Amino acid sequence: MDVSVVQSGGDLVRMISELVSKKKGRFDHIVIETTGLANPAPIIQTFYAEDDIFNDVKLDGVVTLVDAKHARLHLDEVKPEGFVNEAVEQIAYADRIIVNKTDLVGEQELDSVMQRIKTINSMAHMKRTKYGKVDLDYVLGIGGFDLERIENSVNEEEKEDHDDHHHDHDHSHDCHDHHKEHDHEHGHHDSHDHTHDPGVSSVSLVCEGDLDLEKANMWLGALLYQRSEDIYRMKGILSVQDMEERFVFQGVHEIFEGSPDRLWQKDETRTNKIVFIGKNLNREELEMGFRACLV
Ligand SMILES: Nc1nc2c(ncn2[C@@H]2O[C@H](COP(=O)(O)OP(=O)(O)OP(=O)(O)O)[C@@H](O)[C@H]2O)c(=O)[nH]1
Repeated sequence: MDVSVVQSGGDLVRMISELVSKKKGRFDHIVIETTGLANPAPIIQTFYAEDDIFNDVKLDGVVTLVDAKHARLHLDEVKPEGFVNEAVEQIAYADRIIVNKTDLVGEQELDSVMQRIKTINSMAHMKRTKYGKVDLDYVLGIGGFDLERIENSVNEEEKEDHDDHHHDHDHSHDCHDHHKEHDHEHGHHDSHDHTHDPGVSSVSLVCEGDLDLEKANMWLGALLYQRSEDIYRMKGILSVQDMEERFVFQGVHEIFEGSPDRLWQKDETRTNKIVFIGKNLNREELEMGFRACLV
C-alpha cells in the first residue's frame, strides 16, 4: 500500500493536485495531517468545493487523536467571544476518535473524558489506545462521508470498543434524545450537567413513522438555510411516505448529499434516525421540527 502524508496549512489543493497529476494511480491513500490545532472544516469543505481534485480524490474520513491525560483541560478551556475551541472542533468533525495515553489516567478519569467526547460527537467511533496502536484499517477506508455507510454512524448501538466495560442503552423507538438517557446512566461517573453547555454537542433523534416528503424537504432546507454555520455535521436515515427505499443523507455545514438507499425490509420497522453535531443545538426545537414532518 502506498500512502502519502501531506501537511495542511499550506496550499492543500495545490499539493493534492500535484500528487494526483504526477503520481496518478500510484497511491491508495493520502493522509492529511493538520498543523497544530487546526479546524478541520475548511479542509473538509475543500473536497467538495474544488473541481480540480473532486474527480480524482475522495474524502474518506476525519481521525482525531485525543491525549487522555490532557484533553479535559483543552476541552474545558473557555475561549474569548468569537473564538472557537479547536480541541472541541477537532472532536466534533471526527469519524474516528482515538483516545490515547490511556495508561496515564485512571479508569474514572478515562470514562469521564470519553463521556465528554461523546456529548460533543455521538456519531464517531471511539477507541482507547496506548502509544496510538490501532489497526491500519481503523484509520484508512473509513467511508465517513459515504451515503452507503450512514448506518454505521447513526445506529444506536455502542460505537466504542469495550473490552472491559459495558454500557446499556435504551432502544425504545419513540422520538427521544439519546444523550439524556446516556447522561442519566452515567450520572454516577460524571456529575457535570451537559445541558448547561451551550457549545458544541450532538443531538440524536430516533423516531418511527413516515415523513411527508414535502414537509421534510422544507424543514431540512430551512434548517440548512438558517443554521448551516452552526450545524457541523449531520447524518440520517429517513422513512418517507410511499417510498420503498430508505432515504439517506449526510451534510457538512451548507453541503448536503442525499439519495435513496436500499429497500426497507418487510420485517423491518421504518425508523427515522438523525444525528446532528453542532453549536447551540436545541434538542426540543429539532425534535419538534422533525415531528411536524411526520405523516
Ligand atoms: N505513556 C505514554 N506515552 C505516550 C503514549 N503515546 C505517546 N507517548 C509519548 O508521548 C510523547 C509525546 O508524544 P505525542 O504527545 O504523541 O507528541 P506528538 O503529538 O507527536 O507531538 P507534536 O506532533 O509535536 O504535537 C512521546 O515521548 C511518546 O512516546 C502513550 O500511550 N502512553
